[in-house]
Amino acid sequence: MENFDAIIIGAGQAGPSLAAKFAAQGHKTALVERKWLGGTCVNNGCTPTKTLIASAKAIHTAKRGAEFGFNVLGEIKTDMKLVKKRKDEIVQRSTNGLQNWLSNVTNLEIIEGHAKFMANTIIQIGERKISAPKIFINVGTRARVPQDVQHVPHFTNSTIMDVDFVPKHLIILGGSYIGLEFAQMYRRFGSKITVIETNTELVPREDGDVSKELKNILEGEGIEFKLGATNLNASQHSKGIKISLESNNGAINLIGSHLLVATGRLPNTHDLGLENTDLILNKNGYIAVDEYLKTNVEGIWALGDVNAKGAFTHTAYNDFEIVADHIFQDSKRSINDRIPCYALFTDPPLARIGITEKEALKSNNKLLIGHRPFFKISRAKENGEENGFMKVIIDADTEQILGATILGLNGDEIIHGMLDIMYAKASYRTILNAVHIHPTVTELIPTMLGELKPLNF
Ligand SMILES: Cc1cc2nc3c(=O)[nH]c(=O)nc-3n(C[C@H](O)[C@H](O)[C@H](O)COP(=O)(O)OP(=O)(O)OC[C@H]3O[C@@H](n4cnc5c(N)ncnc54)[C@H](O)[C@@H]3O)c2cc1C
Ligand SMILES: NC(=O)c1ccc[n+]([C@@H]2O[C@H](COP(=O)([O-])OP(=O)(O)OC[C@H]3O[C@@H](n4cnc5c(N)ncnc54)[C@H](O)[C@@H]3O)[C@@H](O)[C@H]2O)c1
Repeated sequence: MENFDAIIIGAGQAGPSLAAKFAAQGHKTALVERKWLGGTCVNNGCTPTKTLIASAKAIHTAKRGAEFGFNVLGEIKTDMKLVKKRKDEIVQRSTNGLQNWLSNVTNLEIIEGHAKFMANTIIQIGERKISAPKIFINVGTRARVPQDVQHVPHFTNSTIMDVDFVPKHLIILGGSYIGLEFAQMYRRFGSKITVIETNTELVPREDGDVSKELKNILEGEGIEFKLGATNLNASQHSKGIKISLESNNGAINLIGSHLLVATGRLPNTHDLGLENTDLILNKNGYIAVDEYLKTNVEGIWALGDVNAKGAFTHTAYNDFEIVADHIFQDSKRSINDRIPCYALFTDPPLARIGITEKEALKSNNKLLIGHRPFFKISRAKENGEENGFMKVIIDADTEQILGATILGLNGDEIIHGMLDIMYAKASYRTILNAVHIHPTVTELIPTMLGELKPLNF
């Protein structure tokens, strides 16, 4: 048995920074990773998808040349091998950077292999057994593949990263964050796309007006949707995959060349040896934690997607900050201080902070709402990007912003102004009275805030 001061399992978005922090404080630290440094985000999540989306956007803009006053000589054709090469290089840069950084940290050992608990304080990696009084679980999630399609060839967010051709007709199961980013990207690369979603609306967690506007935008690019899908049946076909289903439009048979499954995630707790510990899981297999990310077992913490307190890179990294502050600075920072924020990186992006309108309507407080479509924003008109809208929900008594949505040009960046005001717990009037730069999308946020209407009174 080898003894360490701290063991971190998983080198995703929280693990490496936490490991480096422990090591920097002079603690003998082990960081165990079974596959790739950087985890999902760097290898088959955020970094590669946003890189592919950038290629897709460039191709799309080139195809709009005539609109902006230029001609492209010859056909605009995706070279998927080059698209993939660019993606691989950018991913490689990140993983190399991580490798260089971590391998030079004193007191830190990176152990390659699959970690399994043998007891609350003992971890096995192959033949090696290591122990520590402090163990941090950062093992993330993997794609959930429904039983209906397990028997037919399919891609997940991981395996689609190896694709270096443009599928003729890509059927995508799941019309939410992962499904829609891939749908638009592959449509722009040149695939025919059909998205199948069991819910009657896309991105079902969002407000109905958001789902509808996104559907309109994506249909405008030629993406087809089969919503309210039930009785799904999948089989192999000489031309690829055959899928039959019932949907809002009745019984449907589809034949696609390829299938991508984007129907949610499962926590990587199934093969972690948790049966040898006293750890409590919630009903979906995620590790139960308190507001400081402590599990029910003294000396074990769970960070990142595996604790179900967030499902994003920024929430995983914030978990690291909370735990590190707690252990090394005795701070009272907790996840209760965190305001929900995320973006869906379609074009235009959907940016969301705080609560949605449908969540707000459950409140008994007096609420105000502001709304502005992008076709009434000069910068959007000038850029030829008039799709979408922004809206904001405000508590009428405290004047604080409770939530906001921007589905439109640069929304993923612009929304942070409102997010920071929420963290400051300041009145929306701070933004209302501020002078912003013209011509920007941001300058219309005060205009929207000047036209608030009662939402529920
Ligand atoms: C397609 C896609 C796009 C995304 N885009 C975005 C985005 O744009 N923005 C955003 O904020 N989030 C995005 N996400 C979500 C983001 O990737 C995750 O929230 C984030 O990676 C979670 O980090 P984590 O540290 O919890 O886990 P992970 O990054 O999944 O890391 C977990 C690590 O643990 C390792 N591991 C697991 N089990 C063991 C074991 N037993 N032993 C040793 N090692 C183990 C894994 O190999 C992995 O490296 C996206 C996700 C996907 C799938
Ligand atoms: N931009 C980002 O930050 C970003 C991008 C992609 C993913 N992510 C992360 O990844 C997580 C998972 O994303 P996701 O889109 O896979 O999951 P999700 O849980 O958001 O959506 C899954 C969708 O699949 C549908 N579905 C479930 N079973 C189905 C079936 N059998 N047939 C058809 N549809 C079915 C659901 O109704 C749902 O709409 C997100 O919660 C997010 O945290 C983040």
